[in-house]
Amino acid sequence: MIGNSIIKLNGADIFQQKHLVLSNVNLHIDKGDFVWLIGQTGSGKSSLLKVLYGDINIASGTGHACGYDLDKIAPKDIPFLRRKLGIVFQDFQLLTDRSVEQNLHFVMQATGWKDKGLINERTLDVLEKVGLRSKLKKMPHELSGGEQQRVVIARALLNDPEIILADEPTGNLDPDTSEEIVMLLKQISQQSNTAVLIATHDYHIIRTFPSRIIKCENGKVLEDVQIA
Ligand SMILES: Nc1ncnc2c1ncn2[C@@H]1O[C@H](COP(=O)(O)OP(=O)(O)OP(=O)(O)O)[C@@H](O)[C@H]1O
Repeated sequence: MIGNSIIKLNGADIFQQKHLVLSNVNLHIDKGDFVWLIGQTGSGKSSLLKVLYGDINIASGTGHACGYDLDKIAPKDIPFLRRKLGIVFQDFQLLTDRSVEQNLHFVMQATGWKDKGLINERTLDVLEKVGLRSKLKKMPHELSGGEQQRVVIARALLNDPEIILADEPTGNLDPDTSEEIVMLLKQISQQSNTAVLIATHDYHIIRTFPSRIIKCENGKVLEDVQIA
């Protein structure tokens, strides 16, 4: 990380296969920033997020995320980059045959946590942050959609990420629950100084939580746009 900078792209070209999706992308996100990412279907929001979590490479230009060089990152380093990112998607992607606790432990074991006491402590800690400490032993199907999304956020917090990347995190939720989820992400950004980048089509929620907006449009990323 350079100073407060968590994400920095300079002149980055982003391809999906042979198709240039976004060109000459310049983007910076600092510690604790709360940023909306908008743009029509197919404009490149998910592609941009994929670059940030090392799923696709940038073809030219430079990029840094959480101290890693995105233009030169070695495949063996990608799991380490991902530990510094909390990833939250629209479809909750919890393991449906495991309890809340087991879902969290699964990720911790996969990311190198060994000490049982610390694992249990951290599990309760992140569930407390999302208001679900009492749901430790529940199975995903015993939770509402909003609660499942909170578990996903808890899971994203396990390794104390520098930034949370959320792709349509409220896409499957009703308006009130959507507001609760965004409120939670906002609190996390304020209390833990974790940056948050949320891709959404939901302008209502953006108006409810006004913040910086970046937009994918016509193959470019526009920084600091306004919505009507
Ligand atoms: N795996 C892929 N292979 C080839 N092209 C792809 C692939 N994934 C996406 N694309 C193309 O890249 C462009 C950008 O897609 P992307 O998913 O980034 O858009 P988006 O803004 O996230 O859309 P949405 O809001 O619908 O999720 C689209 O033209 C899409 O068809």
